[in-house]
Amino acid sequence: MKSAILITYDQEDSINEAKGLCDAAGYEIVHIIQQDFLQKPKYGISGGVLERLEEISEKLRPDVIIFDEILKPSQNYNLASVLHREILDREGLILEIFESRASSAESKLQVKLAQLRYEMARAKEKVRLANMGEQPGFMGIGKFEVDVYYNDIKHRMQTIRSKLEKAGKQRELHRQGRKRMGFKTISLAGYTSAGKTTLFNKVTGESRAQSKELFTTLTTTTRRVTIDQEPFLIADTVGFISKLPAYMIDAFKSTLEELTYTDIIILVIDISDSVFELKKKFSSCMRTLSELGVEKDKIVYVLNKDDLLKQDEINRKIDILNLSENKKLISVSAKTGRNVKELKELIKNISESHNSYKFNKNSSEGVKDTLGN
Ligand SMILES: Nc1nc2c(ncn2[C@@H]2O[C@H](COP(=O)(O)OP(=O)(O)OP(=O)(O)O)[C@@H](O)[C@H]2O)c(=O)[nH]1
Ligand SMILES: [Mg+2]
Repeated sequence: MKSAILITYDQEDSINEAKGLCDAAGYEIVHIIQQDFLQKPKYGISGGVLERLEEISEKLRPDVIIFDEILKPSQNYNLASVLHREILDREGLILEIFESRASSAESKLQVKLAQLRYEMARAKEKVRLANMGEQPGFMGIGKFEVDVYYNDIKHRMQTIRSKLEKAGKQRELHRQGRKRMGFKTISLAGYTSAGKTTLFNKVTGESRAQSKELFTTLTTTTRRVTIDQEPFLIADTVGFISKLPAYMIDAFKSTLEELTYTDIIILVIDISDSVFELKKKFSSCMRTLSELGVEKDKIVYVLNKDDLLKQDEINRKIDILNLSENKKLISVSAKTGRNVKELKELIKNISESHNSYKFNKNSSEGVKDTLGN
């Protein structure tokens, strides 16, 4: 196992999440430095903290230093030149996890695209620095090589994009096929580790990998499930995380795109999280869904892991999330199966109300709806 010094925020949830990410990427943390603020211009941290870090790093000799914030390429370079270690920022870390998890051809392409974008941002900075003549041979490359490198990245990204486009078209065909067959579709969405796969397994009788580690699922799986004789297709998706840069969401778009076409979205929320985490993750999920263009009234809020809490605590958290008036809300335990049957009934009812809703609408509006999407 590779070793790491972790620099993160001075808040319990940030520490836990950062630890989870390090764990998922296979790093053993040998020391943690906590700071209120990690966005100082030159190094992200202050000069004093850098000195301390230098000492600790000399002593512990970790393989990498993990910086739980997004670093500018110049900050990364500055840190690396003082510390003489590889510096991995939050984006780089998430990319490593994605790379190790990607199993399908499509998710591998998506990860590759995200990695190239990450490199691209850095290449731009290299070009800028080389042009300014400020740092000739920045990171060992001259201006000409930087241009070649930059164009090469661009070219590789184009190739991957066109492959992903093909995969997207394939998905589109599948989607149309399902529609023709009259299947309603359900997608599970939510923050990483909320329990989407566990719930998916419970509902479908599958045994897909579920674990404490973050980002267990990277590829969307779809299964057929019959609820009260009506066939549905249910899809498990990649988890969300906060501070995931837009381009990463973009790279996974064709997977997440399923969410915009789906009839019902089950937003899985880990209700056992602390209030602070709960609020942060919930707003991060809602933001991502809205960025993807998901209609709010398609969302069913599923409060998972209710086996870990008492009812009044659950009610309190429902209030905090402003969901007490929401009728599309249910608390379940994917682990014990509590309320899973009721969840299925809720889905069935919602689906039926959608049917009657469509039936009641006149046809011209129906056409407008399809074009609008
Ligand atoms: N106590 C309890 N634990 C649960 C429940 N549902 C899931 N878990 C646990 O939560 C962890 C994460 O579950 P997953 O199903 O892998 O989560 P996920 O949302 O699919 O995560 P990613 O694929 O990483 O996005 C696992 O350790 C599960 O055993 C539940 O209802 N109760
Ligand atoms: Mg999963």
